[in-house]
Amino acid sequence: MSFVKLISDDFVKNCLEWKTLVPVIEKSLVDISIKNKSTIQPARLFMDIPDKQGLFLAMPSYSENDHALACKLVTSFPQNKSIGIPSVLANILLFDPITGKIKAIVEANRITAWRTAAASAVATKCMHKGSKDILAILGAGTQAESHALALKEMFDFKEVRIWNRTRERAKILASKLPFECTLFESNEECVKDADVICTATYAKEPILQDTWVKEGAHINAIGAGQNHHSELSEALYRKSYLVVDHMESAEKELAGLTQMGIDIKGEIGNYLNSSKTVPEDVTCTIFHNLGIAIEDLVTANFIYNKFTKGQK
Ligand SMILES: NC(=O)C1=CN([C@@H]2O[C@H](COP(=O)(O)OP(=O)(O)OC[C@H]3O[C@@H](n4cnc5c(N)ncnc54)[C@H](OP(=O)(O)O)[C@@H]3O)[C@@H](O)[C@H]2O)C=CC1
Ligand SMILES: O=C(O)C1=NCCCC1
Repeated sequence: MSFVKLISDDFVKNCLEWKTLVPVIEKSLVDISIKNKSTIQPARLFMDIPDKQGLFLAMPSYSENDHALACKLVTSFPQNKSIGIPSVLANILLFDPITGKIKAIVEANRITAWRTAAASAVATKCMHKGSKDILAILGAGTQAESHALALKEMFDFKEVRIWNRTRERAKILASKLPFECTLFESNEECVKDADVICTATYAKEPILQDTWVKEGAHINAIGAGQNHHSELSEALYRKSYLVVDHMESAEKELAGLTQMGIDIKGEIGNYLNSSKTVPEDVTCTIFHNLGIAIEDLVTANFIYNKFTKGQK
């Protein structure tokens, strides 16, 4: 008799390191941009739970190259933080791609935090050719932490700045990070002269205005409340060169932007494999990091292989 393997976040913790994860995520972003049947990822199911401001997402994907079939089920309940539970809770179900039989459930809170930050790191490397001295993070939750860690590790910023709505939480994040950070009272001051900015909040109104951002800066927009494009001002979108992780998902989840006439230039995978290039004269670049299923599949598959190897 065979049982479904349960792989805990603690096991995941011991497997993940940026230098191995980042290339795995980079490859998955390229694979998904090549539209053929060997990698399949439909736009995800995105269900609002209105009275709780919650979300329930189902994210299936298939990769022939990785010999993997997966579905992440993830919820996002911003009020959880007040009762000491993470806002974003995720599990990835892995299936045998030949028979469809379930083989593992991988706890994926950490995977979600890390694969998202790895994608932002990959996009930053690809889209931003300028200096990388100052990193500004808006937000101080789980995603803010993983983004600070990944981007500092990848680019060795001289200064890492944090602004958060609740300063106390920014202090807590700064005390957890293994490098010095500068805390800011004002989001405007925090992003001034920053080379790279990450927005990782549930803000429903813009927390980043076009006039605050220096020319040539790169922005990773991560926040995904019930409206995905609420962290950045409309004017900032209008003056920037906007790239996403997955066009089909963006057509649904960023419909508000396209309805305003804001053009999405392409998928990051197109730029990673040089089938497209970011023009040199752009004012700012934005990577809209929606978060995609194929990133979860490759990460969970990587963890699963380590887990089963350890059992032999
Ligand atoms: N793109 C992707 O793949 C993923 C995106 N996400 C999204 O990233 C965002 C952060 O998630 P996560 O870090 O896990 O969540 P956390 O709950 O850990 O952190 C939430 C952060 O958002 C801030 N915040 C909440 N409401 C507001 C507001 N109205 N204005 C300004 N700041 C606010 C909080 O500040 P305070 O401390 O003051 O409460 C805190 O800094 C969410 O939108 C989530 O949906 C998450 C996972 C994957
Ligand atoms: O990709 C994910 O995982 C998520 N995306 C947006 C909302 C929370 C989880």
